[in-house]
Amino acid sequence: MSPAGIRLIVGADEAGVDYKDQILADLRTDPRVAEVIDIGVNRDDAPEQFTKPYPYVGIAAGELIRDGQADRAILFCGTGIGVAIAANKVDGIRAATAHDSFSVERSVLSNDCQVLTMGQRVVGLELARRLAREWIGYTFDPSSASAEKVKVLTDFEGC
Ligand SMILES: O=C[C@H](O)[C@H](O)COP(=O)(O)O
Repeated sequence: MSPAGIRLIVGADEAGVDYKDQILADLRTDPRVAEVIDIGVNRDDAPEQFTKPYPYVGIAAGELIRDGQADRAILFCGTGIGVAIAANKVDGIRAATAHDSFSVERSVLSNDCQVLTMGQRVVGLELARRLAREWIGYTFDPSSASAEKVKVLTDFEGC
């Protein structure tokens, strides 16, 4: 994370765009956030862009984090599952779908996830907004007992 604050990505497919736009607005006024990159989709996109399948969104977010352009991402699709699967295809990326407070906490403190995903068709908007706020407040402790478990993943991937 940048010392000046967290650098975040938000993204969604067509099924998650409304939640993505609300979270984007929330993050832009959050003092813990240094920068937010909106990777789309957006309602004013051309139709072929707006209906882009969810794997493109998840992979793009994962690649930006892998390449150091951002610290973490919050992604949406209908269920949150598709964008999580896609982001997890990028080496070094740990993405989790979570719709409850405990899982949101553990996704960082246990798993050092850089990507949180949620489903617009699954969770209410106000809960999604709360969970996003909570999630960016957690930081993984590399000296915790969870670190050696995460290391099994990074060793497997060689990154
Ligand atoms: O995981 C997939 C997402 O929920 C996506 O937004 C919807 O995909 P579908 O149209 O294949 O159900």
